[in-house]
Amino acid sequence: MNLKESVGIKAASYVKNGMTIGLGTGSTAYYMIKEIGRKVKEEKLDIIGVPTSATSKKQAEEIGIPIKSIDEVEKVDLIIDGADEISADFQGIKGGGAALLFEKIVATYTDQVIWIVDESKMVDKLGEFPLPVEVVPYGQEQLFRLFTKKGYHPSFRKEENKLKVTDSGHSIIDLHLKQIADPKRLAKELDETVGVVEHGLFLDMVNTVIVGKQNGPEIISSIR
Ligand SMILES: O=C(CO)[C@H](O)[C@H](O)COP(=O)(O)O
Repeated sequence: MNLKESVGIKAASYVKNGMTIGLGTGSTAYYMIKEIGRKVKEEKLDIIGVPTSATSKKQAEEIGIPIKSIDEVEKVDLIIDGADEISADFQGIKGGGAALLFEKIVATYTDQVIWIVDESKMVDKLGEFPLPVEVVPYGQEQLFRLFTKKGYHPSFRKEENKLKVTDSGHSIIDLHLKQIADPKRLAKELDETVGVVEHGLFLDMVNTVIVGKQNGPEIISSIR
């Protein structure tokens, strides 16, 4: 079993009958959704899933997890999601799979947030992983120039040589920052930049991190 699979399966053990569960996106979340699907089928686990992307929605539907959209539920009890980097003080970069907007919206209306990662994602400071910024297509070249002037080394996310289009029809500009000295200051700056829809800094959000290690998953809980 690989590390992503082991944390995906471990995280699914937090899912209890009657819960509404945010279903994250990515290659690690894939294993969590798969395991929840198995439990729904074999153990008659009774839950509602709230997918954070078209990909997770499709997977959940195919394996028989009952789903609702974020607007159809009162709130979400627990979201289990992957992450691209987690710093020593448990701040995160997400959006490597381009689902950051829906992931952040669902996490915002969720009681408990679990991130599942393999140990390579645990870092001292954020920034080695390019920071995804979701932008409105109108004016995106201007934003690109602005980020270049600021020394943020932007690149447009591409897929098969075309600009990547997110589930909500936006583009992604990745900022190659190497190290983010002050994530809160940068988050505020991006929040205030016209044309930016959302960014991949997920700050003060996670409650539990499950880290995949060779000798088994390590659970870091009660983070906040
Ligand atoms: O934020 C995400 C998608 O937008 C993913 O959770 C993140 O990119 C981690 O993905 P993976 O588990 O495939 O490494």
